[in-house]
Amino acid sequence: MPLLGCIADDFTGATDLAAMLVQNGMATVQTIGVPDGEMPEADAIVVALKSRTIPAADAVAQSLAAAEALLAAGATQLLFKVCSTFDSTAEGNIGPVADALMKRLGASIALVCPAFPTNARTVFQGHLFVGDKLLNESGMQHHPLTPMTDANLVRVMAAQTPGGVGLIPFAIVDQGAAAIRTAVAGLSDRDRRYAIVDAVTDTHLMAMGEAAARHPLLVGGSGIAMGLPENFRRAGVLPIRADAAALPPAQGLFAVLAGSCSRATLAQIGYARDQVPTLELDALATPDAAALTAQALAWMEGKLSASRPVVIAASAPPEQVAALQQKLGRDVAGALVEDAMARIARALVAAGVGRLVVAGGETSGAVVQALDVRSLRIGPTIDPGVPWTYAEPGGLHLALKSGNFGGRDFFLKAFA
Ligand SMILES: Nc1ncnc2c1ncn2[C@@H]1O[C@H](COP(=O)(O)OP(=O)(O)O)[C@@H](O)[C@H]1O
Ligand SMILES: O=C(O)[C@@H](O)C(=O)COP(=O)(O)O
Repeated sequence: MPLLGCIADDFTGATDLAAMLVQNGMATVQTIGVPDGEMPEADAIVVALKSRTIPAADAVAQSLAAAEALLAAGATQLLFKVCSTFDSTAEGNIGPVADALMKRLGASIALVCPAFPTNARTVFQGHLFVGDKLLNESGMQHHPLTPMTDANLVRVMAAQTPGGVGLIPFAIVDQGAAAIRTAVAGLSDRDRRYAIVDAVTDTHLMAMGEAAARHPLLVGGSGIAMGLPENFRRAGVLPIRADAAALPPAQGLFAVLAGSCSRATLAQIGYARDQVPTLELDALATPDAAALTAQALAWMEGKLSASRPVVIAASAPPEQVAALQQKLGRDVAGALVEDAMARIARALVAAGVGRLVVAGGETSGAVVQALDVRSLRIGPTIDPGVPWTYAEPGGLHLALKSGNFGGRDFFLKAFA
């Protein structure tokens, strides 16, 4: 019976969260969507949705269905996993989904925090930083689907919900769990339904987790989960788990598929270009998924290996992304590239690829759905937030890399 039930708004985010929970001692399984049959046995279950950029009403319906299944399986607390860069559109979907989950749970207030200091995401005075840059100067202002042009999370969240949004600032968070609890009660008394919580260090995340022990719902990045396993251990319902990150051995050829246009992924492609066979598809010149797939298939002939990866990327810098979007519209452009990546993934697996890295959250969603993956067992972490996973059914080893995660050498390091 799961203690913690999680709903993730994309697939890379789900593996990021699952890795965080495993590292902190909870046996965790990630399911792709709500399972048809029984929920798997685990301390925590992460239901991965592809709901970050779909219409808000669909995101709400899918998230509520996931919540029902998790509650029916016995989950005592829910966590809505959103991006550490708070990726959302003008229509949502963080606010509408959080509102619906709050209503379902009868919750009066929820903590909201995307901070993940290990990956340089910090929140100070309600403002989200990526490294030393405000969110809206971090490259995220150019994101193809969810351009983030405001770093003030109180304002961003308030624009997505009729519920009042308050702030628990650094000065309080730094005093620890009791001070946070008092501040939450104060905000709740003033009819705030969400509290954006500052966090600059893991100590802040641990205090936030402790303060939220009795909260029915939390909303945040994987960092917000860091302190939760300790609550369950303290309550005597979670035994000490030995390392739960062992996977069956991997077999087969190596490949990387990149559909993320984030700065980190562009740098990783630049690094890989000089070291391993790298194909950079040009979706602007060939705006056709079948034709892009045919190009990739012809190129990979004779190049696949089990000693170094090949990299196939559709990723492009902001000007090129904008040009394709102008030609086709934002959603059609994204869907076209995702369709191509999904087809190429199927071809790679058919050609014997057994270890596949996918860069990009939406891209990973498209690939995982195309490969009919139902659940992922979480293995060792490659770089913070990105574990190897074992896909069932099928046994493919998959690493779903959030666009902005990983060092420059990630595409080689993953296979080292
Ligand atoms: N050259 C391109 N032009 C336009 N859109 C693109 C291009 N390459 C990829 N995309 C789209 O950009 C989106 C990137 O989102 P995602 O995969 O979630 O990456 P990230 O993890 O960086 O957010 C996807 O929908 C992908 O299909
Ligand atoms: O929290 C994060 O940053 C990640 O877990 C995540 O959700 C990233 O999404 P993508 O950048 O779209 O992969």
